[in-house]
Amino acid sequence: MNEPRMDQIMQTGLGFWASKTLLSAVELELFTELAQAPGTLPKLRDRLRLHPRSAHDFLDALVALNFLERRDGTYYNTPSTDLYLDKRKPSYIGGILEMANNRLYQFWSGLTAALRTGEPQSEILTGEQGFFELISTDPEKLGGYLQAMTGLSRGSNIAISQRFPWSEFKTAVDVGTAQGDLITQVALANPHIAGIGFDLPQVRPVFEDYITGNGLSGRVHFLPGSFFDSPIPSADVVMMGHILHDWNLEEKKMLIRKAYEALPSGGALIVYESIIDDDRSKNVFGLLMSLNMLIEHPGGFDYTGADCIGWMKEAGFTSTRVEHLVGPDSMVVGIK
Ligand SMILES: C[S@@+](CC[C@H](N)C(=O)[O-])C[C@H]1O[C@@H](n2cnc3c(N)ncnc32)[C@H](O)[C@@H]1O
Repeated sequence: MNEPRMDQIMQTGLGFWASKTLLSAVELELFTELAQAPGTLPKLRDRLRLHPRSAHDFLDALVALNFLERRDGTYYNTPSTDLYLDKRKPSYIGGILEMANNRLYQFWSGLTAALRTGEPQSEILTGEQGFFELISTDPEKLGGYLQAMTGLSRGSNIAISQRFPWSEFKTAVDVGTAQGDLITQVALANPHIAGIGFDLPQVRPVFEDYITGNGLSGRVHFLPGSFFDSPIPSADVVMMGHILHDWNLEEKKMLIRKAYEALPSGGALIVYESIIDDDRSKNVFGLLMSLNMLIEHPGGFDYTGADCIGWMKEAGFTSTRVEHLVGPDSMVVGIK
């Protein structure tokens, strides 16, 4: 039997202190500033316009949290914050943290209400439109959201581009492509693949900028549409990253059915996100992501590999497998 301990209870219970400290550092663009030039406390106070009262505590807390280094009174980024949180580098993943800071941090304060009512606590609570329609009417919010998705998905996108047997296939469609990082990574790592990014029409300019920036405009194209109103475009491989968890069970099954219809015999469906372990006891991120779906969307929830395999078999897929990608993410592959 484990000895009773209070440290983990306190660490998690007050975990929002550390979380908000990092989110504010991203909001203040501290890591971008330090990538330009390391700085002392008085210099950083000026550069970031911080009140003197707690600037010292703020910076040293980030040192203690291992997000900054301090040598002889000068603050530096760590190798990780320099690579991933400097806005001027293409490796920047802070978009997801910006989104967490601007939206999720406040919405999660409604978790208890959501658990009691089953109702989302996002913009949907006050607005008339669903989340995707809402962000689609605000180009700035939409651009930020799509970039945030790239930050969340980049590691798994690269893993899929390298580990899936792409030599057996010629074409791929990325359903709900957002900025298009998954189809971009697949096309960059596999020059024989031609690809389509499928998403709502408003996403086109953000997608096309990204594809052009990656030199892929000859091989990767955008197809506008809603997967509720139109069929999924046909291709040898259909990919869905962070799509199924947004929707309720009937909608999930409908999307898998449409993917099945879009594939030739022998074609593959790749579903990926933070797939929960079958025992529902280990993938903390996946389980919390499912609570995040409660906060965000009316019917969304995350699911186990076994759940997804069950839905794929029901749709007609013959062979299925779950493969770990990176961190909390896995992909479920179904072959028609
Ligand atoms: C959670 S994001 C996932 C983005 C990306 N696949 C990834 O994993 O990073 C969901 C995406 O689905 C798109 N989407 C939402 N509703 C859609 C619909 N009805 N038809 C097509 N795409 C839709 C959104 O615009 C957004 O790009």
